[in-house]
Amino acid sequence: MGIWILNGQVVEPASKKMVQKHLFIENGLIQQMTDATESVNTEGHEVIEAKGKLVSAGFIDMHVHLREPGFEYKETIESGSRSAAKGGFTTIACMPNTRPVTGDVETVKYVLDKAEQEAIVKVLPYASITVNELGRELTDFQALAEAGAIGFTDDGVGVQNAQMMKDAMARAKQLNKPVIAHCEDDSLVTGAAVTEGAFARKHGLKGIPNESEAIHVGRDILLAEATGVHYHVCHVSTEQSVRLIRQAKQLGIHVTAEVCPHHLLLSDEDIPALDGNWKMNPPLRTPRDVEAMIEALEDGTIDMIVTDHAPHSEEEKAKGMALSPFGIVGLETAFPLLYSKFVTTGKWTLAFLLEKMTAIPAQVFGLQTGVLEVGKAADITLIDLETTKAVDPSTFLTKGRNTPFTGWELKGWPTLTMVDGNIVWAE
Ligand SMILES: NC(=O)N[C@@H](CC(=O)O)C(=O)O
Ligand SMILES: [Zn+2]
Repeated sequence: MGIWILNGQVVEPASKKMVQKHLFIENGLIQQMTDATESVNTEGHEVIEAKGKLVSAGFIDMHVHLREPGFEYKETIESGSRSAAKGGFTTIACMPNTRPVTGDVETVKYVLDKAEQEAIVKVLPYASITVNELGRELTDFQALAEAGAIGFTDDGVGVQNAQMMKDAMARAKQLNKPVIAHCEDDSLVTGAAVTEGAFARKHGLKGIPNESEAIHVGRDILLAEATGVHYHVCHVSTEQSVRLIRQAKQLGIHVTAEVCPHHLLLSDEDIPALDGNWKMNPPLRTPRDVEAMIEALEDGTIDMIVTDHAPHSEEEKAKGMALSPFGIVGLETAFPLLYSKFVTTGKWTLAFLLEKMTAIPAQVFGLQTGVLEVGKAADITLIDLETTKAVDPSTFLTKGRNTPFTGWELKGWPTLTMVDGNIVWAE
């Protein structure tokens, strides 16, 4: 038995126009896409009526913290994957800052086994660059790649030593794997929780300077040029980083970059109080940086959108701005936020937003998904573009409740998610 998705709105890749289509799915693949004016024989198949809904390739998020093993009270592979499905994501890449750190073959295999048994979306693990993310000794890249790691990152911390980063890039290049960098120079970060800017001044707080991110971006671009590796910059947040990435791309250096919804939508001036739900790393920057993020995404300097979904417990986040851990959840609000704030306002086309969350991440990381095309895996998301609903953390499937977007009235809520032709989540 196959599945017919009837009368959905599909954005055509070539024309970028919305067209009404019927999709037929069988054996995990998209078998047919026909114009909705044509009549189709659905006999013997399951039918999903998608009239008025957007039918998109499932979203891809290349920066997610699933917390397992070790921090199951914050999130598990199972709960994180359910949160992803509810947010319309069908593929997520998970960060290695677990306990133990995902930096040995056994832990990579553990993550993959757990994902196989319990995840309802596709989970792609990254492995750490250094043992325990301590920056002292490289991990065994070849063994980790053979075990299934899709790239290398010490996300959560920057690799402080330039020679260590250069060696990592040289090894990754040999294996044809990317290095994904959390850019942060510890000598410029002094225990601060917010950016240097208006909020820090108002509260008499030390700030995290923009250079602490950009100095690593600059260093790593030079190292990527020297080694030829694919270098991907995590959660870009500063005007200076954008400037460096733009120049590197012009020079033909193999650099790609990602930005998070919160860095496109919020600045330090929006932070209402010393509240842990507004604390993440990198921090919310100045309005000028936010403008630079939007412009960089628009001109292609930044390639894709990721959530940096970083769940923490309510107890941890209740410790406030100074003492709570960095991070906010993101999987269940990403699309509605960006659709409501950039597409319904006419600033972006729907096609533009979708490609930053589907086709481009797939292309950059060589994934066989991210497009609605006959013959491709049926990783599909249906979205209601009309109904307005407020962000309500009590309805989240993630274990995290740590979001600054509570109460935001948004449109663009996913209603059904399919992975390899199986309905994994529906409203
Ligand atoms: N982004 C965050 O604020 N926190 C992340 C780490 C990271 O992505 O740097 C986390 O693991 O909690
Ligand atoms: Zn990070």
